[in-house]
Amino acid sequence: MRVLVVTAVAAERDAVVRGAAAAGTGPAEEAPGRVAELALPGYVLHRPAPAGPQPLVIDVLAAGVGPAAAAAGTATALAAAALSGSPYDLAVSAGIGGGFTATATATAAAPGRTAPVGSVVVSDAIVAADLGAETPTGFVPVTELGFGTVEHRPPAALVRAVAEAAGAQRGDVLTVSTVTGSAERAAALVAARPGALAEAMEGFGVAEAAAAHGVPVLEIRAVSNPVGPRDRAAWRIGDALEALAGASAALREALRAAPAETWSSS
Ligand SMILES: O=C(O)c1cccc(C(=O)CC[C@H]2O[C@@H](n3cnc4c(=O)[nH]cnc43)[C@H](O)[C@@H]2O)c1
Repeated sequence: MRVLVVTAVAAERDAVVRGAAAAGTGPAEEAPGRVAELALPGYVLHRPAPAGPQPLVIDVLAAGVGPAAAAAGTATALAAAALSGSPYDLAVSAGIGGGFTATATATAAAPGRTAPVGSVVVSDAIVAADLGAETPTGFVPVTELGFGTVEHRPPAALVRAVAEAAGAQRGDVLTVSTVTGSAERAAALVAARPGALAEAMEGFGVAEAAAAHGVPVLEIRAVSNPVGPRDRAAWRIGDALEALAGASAALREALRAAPAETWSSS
């Protein structure tokens, strides 16, 4: 199986590589730290040594911050792989993100479901939360304007397997182009999408590129900060990167235990 993991920045990529290389038993553990760097036009893929009897190749790409950068990098890697005759079986958007807190979810259908700093969320749905138009009566998503899509759904069986392996919650992960900076905006996002547990800036870009290539998609977010009023002192980026490495090890184990045939149609 061949998996493309797309992060925004190098620190996230390195955490994913560290986790993916450390999982399970096999050649990667016999040669820890062996990471190949593969050049693509405009990008570099990092590939920890494949391990196990049925090789699982995990390529990790730091494509930049925001949905457009994520889509460009993902599309480039997916196209290069397809043209080389070894297409990817799965694309994963992975990184740190904001977690919705009790304040934001107080008005939600399932109040109390929150994503604390240091926890991990695996996406039930990858949602473009601000793709649409402001109107006198409020925000209208592009789908209601007659365009495109605002949501991609990962295979449910894969979501369950990865969340269980990672000790993560399952929930909707919102993609925003502007980091939320107020309690009011956080509450509005959860009111519009009651299943939301986390927000970040790349998932929908990865998902759009994956959909164009007919490749299943997943998003994994390790929570570095609460979504809401800006408070840089509350960020725990180091803790979130450690959680991301742990989730990447779990991803690798889950994929070894559940090959694509078991989840690709779920
Ligand atoms: O300046 C701020 O107040 C601020 C607050 C949170 C995050 C940022 C970033 O610029 C990080 C962007 C980067 O990290 C992901 N990320 C992490 N936390 C969040 C968040 O709460 N909302 C959206 N994105 C977040 C994101 O995917 C980017 O890759 C600045």
